[in-house]
Amino acid sequence: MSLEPHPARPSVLISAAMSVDGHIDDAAPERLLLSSPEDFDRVDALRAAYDAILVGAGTLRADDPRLEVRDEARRAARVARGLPEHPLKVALVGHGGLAADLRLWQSGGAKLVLAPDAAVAGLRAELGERAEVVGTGAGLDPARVLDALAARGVRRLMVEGGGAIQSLFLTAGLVDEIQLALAPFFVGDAAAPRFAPPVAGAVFPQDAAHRMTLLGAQSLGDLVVLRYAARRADASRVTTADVDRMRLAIELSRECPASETAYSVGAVIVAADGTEIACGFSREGGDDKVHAEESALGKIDLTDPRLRTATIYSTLEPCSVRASRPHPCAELIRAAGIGRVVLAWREPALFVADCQGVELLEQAGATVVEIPALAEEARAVNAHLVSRS
Ligand SMILES: Nc1nc(O)c(N)c(N[C@@H]2O[C@H](COP(=O)(O)O)[C@@H](O)[C@H]2O)n1
Repeated sequence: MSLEPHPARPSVLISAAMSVDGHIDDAAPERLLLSSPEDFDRVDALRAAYDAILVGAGTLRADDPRLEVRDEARRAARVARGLPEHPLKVALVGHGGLAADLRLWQSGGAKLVLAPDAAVAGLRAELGERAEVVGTGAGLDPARVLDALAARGVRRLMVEGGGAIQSLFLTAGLVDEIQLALAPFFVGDAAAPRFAPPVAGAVFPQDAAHRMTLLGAQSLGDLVVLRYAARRADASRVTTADVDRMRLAIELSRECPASETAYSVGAVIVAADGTEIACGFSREGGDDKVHAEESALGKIDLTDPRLRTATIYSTLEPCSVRASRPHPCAELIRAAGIGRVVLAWREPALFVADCQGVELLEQAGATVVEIPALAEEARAVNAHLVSRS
């Protein structure tokens, strides 16, 4: 079991052009040109500065892009910097059925297709040598996509579309910057695809209460290019939902069989969409050694892709050393891939002199958030022990 941090996820730029009525294409089969020649050149310069360019299957089929750096001097400059001529070309697809004559396959540079695990074998058979195919777990979790790219050395990712892919990364709070070219015309068709369309059950962290920061506005002929710092979901902030879930964990801690030698702790693991994955409490199920976090983690499928973006709520700081088990809870949490830990109460020096659970988790790359306002409630469940410390 390792506490190594995961390689840093790449920074993410969404680059798009839209009409003044918010469409990124029209409903006709041919590609609608929104950008001007000057703007296409700006995008080419951007491509040359990135390690990878990503599009979804819809864009691949509708626009049939090559995803190349077109300008020869820019390609030469990349090579002089020790980079491949073109950034890695990445397609995010839900299933197979990618035409063999797509221009992407005929163009230069390495290609990577990311798809749910269930589609990988079929895509490998379909694509052969045209592209490497890698699984992203049960679905298309954008955090796992970034982890897969980070593992291939990608530090800067440019997402070119389409709308569903824009929304996928934006609502996950994984976008650093948006560059949006505004084309001076209307599409005027409700059937035409729009920029970052709504996604059922997902919210954009860049809402009216959390406005993005304007980084610049550039006139390019009759277009204007807007640059915004997109708001990443702030994992270190305590939300109302965090408080509700910690209260649930405190309720669970009241279920613990009484003990004079161990704390009563409750834990809940929650997916990014708010779904509860598992919960547990100390000494659950007649095991007088099991910890709350350990019990909850023991109920999950460790291949569940939701774990990467899940939060574990524990009423007490996860333990850093154990006498009765080989792995402390801080280690089990990171081994499960959970990156956000919310706790109510730091462990006092009663059973161990200096619990290092928070430090261990942070060293391993997790975001640890405390809710001091609930510490007293979590502690009160253990009042019979704490009065001794
Ligand atoms: N986080 C947490 N949950 C529980 O349910 C607990 N009982 C504890 N206790 C702490 O875990 C460490 C020792 O574990 P062992 O008794 O050796 O298995 C120590 O830090 C206890 O205070 N923690």
